[in-house]
Amino acid sequence: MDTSSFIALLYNAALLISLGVIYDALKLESIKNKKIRDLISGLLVGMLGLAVMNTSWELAPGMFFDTRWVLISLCGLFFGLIPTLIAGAMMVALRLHIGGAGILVGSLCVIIPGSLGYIFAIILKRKNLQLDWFKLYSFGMLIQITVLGCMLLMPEHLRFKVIGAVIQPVIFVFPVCTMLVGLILRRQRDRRKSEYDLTESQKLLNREQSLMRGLIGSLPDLISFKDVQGRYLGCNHAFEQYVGLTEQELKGKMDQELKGNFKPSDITGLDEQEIIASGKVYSQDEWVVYPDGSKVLHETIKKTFDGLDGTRYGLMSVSRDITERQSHEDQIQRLAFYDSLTQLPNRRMLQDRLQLMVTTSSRDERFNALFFIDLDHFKTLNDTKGHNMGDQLLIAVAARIQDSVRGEDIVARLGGDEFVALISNLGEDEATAGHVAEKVAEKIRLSICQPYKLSIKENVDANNEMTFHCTPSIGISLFKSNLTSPDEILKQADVAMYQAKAAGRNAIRFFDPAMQIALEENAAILAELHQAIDNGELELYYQIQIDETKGIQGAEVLLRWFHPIRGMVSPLDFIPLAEESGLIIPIGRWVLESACHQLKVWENMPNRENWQISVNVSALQFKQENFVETVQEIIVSKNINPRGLKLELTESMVLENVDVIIEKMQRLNQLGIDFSMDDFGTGYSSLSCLKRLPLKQLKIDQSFVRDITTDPDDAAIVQTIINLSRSLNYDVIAEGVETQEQRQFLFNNGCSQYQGYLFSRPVPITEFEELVSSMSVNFAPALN
Ligand SMILES: Nc1nc2c(ncn2[C@@H]2O[C@H](COP(=O)(O)O[C@H]3[C@@H](O)[C@H](n4cnc5c(=O)[nH]c(N)nc54)O[C@@H]3COP(=O)(O)O)[C@@H](O)[C@H]2O)c(=O)[nH]1
Repeated sequence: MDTSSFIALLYNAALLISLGVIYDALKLESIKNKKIRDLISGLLVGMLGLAVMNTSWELAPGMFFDTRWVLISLCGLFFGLIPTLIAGAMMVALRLHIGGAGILVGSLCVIIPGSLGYIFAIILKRKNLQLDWFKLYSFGMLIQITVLGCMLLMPEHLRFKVIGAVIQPVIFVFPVCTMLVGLILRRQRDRRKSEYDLTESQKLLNREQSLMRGLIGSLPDLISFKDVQGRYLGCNHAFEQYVGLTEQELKGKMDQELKGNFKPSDITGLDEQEIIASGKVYSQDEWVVYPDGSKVLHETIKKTFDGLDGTRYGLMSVSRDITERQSHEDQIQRLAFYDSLTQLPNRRMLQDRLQLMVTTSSRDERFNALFFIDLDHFKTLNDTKGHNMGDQLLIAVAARIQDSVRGEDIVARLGGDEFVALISNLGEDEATAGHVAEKVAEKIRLSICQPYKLSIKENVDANNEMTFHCTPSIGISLFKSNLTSPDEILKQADVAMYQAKAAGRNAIRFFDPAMQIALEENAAILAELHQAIDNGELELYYQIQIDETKGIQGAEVLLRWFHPIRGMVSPLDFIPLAEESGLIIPIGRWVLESACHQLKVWENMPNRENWQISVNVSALQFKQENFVETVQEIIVSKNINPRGLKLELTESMVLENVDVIIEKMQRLNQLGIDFSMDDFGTGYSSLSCLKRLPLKQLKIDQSFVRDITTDPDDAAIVQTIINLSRSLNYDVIAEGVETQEQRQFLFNNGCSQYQGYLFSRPVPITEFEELVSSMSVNFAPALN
């Protein structure tokens, strides 16, 4: 190789190396449009190729040797298809233009290496292989061998001369050259890629940061960040408002420096240092005061935040206003577990506590007591004075029971006038526990018995307050182990309460199994009563009603139940049960139908057309919305004269919803039906109310008649009732007349109508007919 050839090759090598430098300097990677980037890259490589080919070594006429295949193969390897095609086309065009003997080989030495470079790049990409120095060297060697192969296509006389002249640089220098230039290009490519990745990540980071800031900023929660020393690093808008400082003003400050206009958290700096040290998440609910003075319940969560390398950067704090949520939760809790009138725990809460007590007491062997407290005659107060006063009484009673027990005892309201007190830890000895329980119950009883001042809101004319007296009946169940279930304990105390009622009310009783048996008996009676009408076990008895001057007036029908096993069951035993269960509705209808049936019979008999049958109507029956229609329907179906029907109501029935009751009575009155006020004198009816009722008759209760001749008080009451009925223009009848003396007294005082054993007990209709026949049709007065 002569000097000029050597210089030409050096020049070639310099051009090759300049490829990397120029490409890098032009920053072609920054061109976004790939087509333009490929075009420029192709032109750049193409021009370098032309420069390389212009400084070639002429081996023989028309035979040029340079580094074009090194350049184009690297172009294929690094720059892709389009730049390789452009550069390749430019180089081939030049070679064709130069012409000479090496025109074919010179062109192939561009086309084949360029293609191999591109194919090599695809293989590397597909196999995900790194382009290291060895692969580059091997690639260079492959290109050189291919080029030597192409040289075999030269004219025979030149072939070996040329190969012999170039084989040394081709085999030893060019692969190394390919490797070195390739390494430069790879390094630049890798650096560009890292720069690109970095820029992209930076953009992504910026985007995410602004998203996060936007998000955190718009959150209503108070969010702040501190470094590990406790200095604020930043906060959101809500926190700015809370502390009254902008984020910029806050940055670098510590809690102590915040002018005392707020207290960010009950978690002190010391605690925060602990959180930072432990790295644990800290959460607590706390009341905080806002700068405007409002108190807000915060749910605060504090958590450390660390760098990717694990370095602790600081503490972030998120506080959420949960005042409303807490108040809803409290409200739900109150509604679910507390009685809205008295604010005492309700039945559900009591059952929970009782269950807990039963489970714990089984472990510690101590006795507890459950008091079932029921107010005596509460219904009467409610019915006569209205619900408002009833409610006032219940609230006052609740407070008194609560005041009579210890703080750890539980007082609950089950509903209506039923209260329960759960007294715990009464000791391990049953007798002592019983004694203590009785003392507590007595304290409650005495406290409830104290007079109450209830305000009369409805009546503006009257004194605004009324003194009311009330007594309780208290049943006690002692328990200590989970052998007895909560339901059983409640039931036992309930039974004991009934015992207290049975003992005359205003009393305390401990649970007695005998009482429970009686209650179970009642339940059995009720179950059988359901079948009584269908089984034909009910019968009406008739008790004659007589007028001293006018003779027989008719009869009161009184119900009897003939049970196949129990025999005759007294209405006193089954009517209250029927009323409680609602069974009185079908039974009452049956009584009315039977009475009307008998009236029809009497209508067709001589001298009985004016007789009336008095029928007892229970409160529940009369309250039925369709009661008037029911009576009318029976009258029509039995085809009777309604004048024969007299309905007996009690005082307590007419005192509730007076206007509705009067309206109902008037409608029945218009049908021709009369009303008698039963058990008169035992209720609370006021004169003003009584005057408004469309009554035909007052019936003096037998309790006053019984001692009428011996008890001046009863005598006075009876005289007053008779005078009252006269002044109100009502008839008056006395029931329970058993002796001639009673009859005489009544007659002397102006009451000439009677009902009682003196004339007849209630009897079946056949006996009643015999009785009537045995009496004179025009009843002869027996008085002398
Ligand atoms: N809603 C309905 N209630 C009814 C019906 N039938 C009866 N009853 C009510 O049951 C209660 C008890 O009734 P009873 O045992 O029949 O007692 C009545 C009479 O037998 C009794 N009486 C009558 N005269 C005398 C007497 O001279 N001495 C005496 N010791 N007792 C006597 O009094 C009861 C009269 O009841 P009343 O006139 O209704 O107050 C009772 O409350 C009945 O109302 C029914 O069909 N429906």
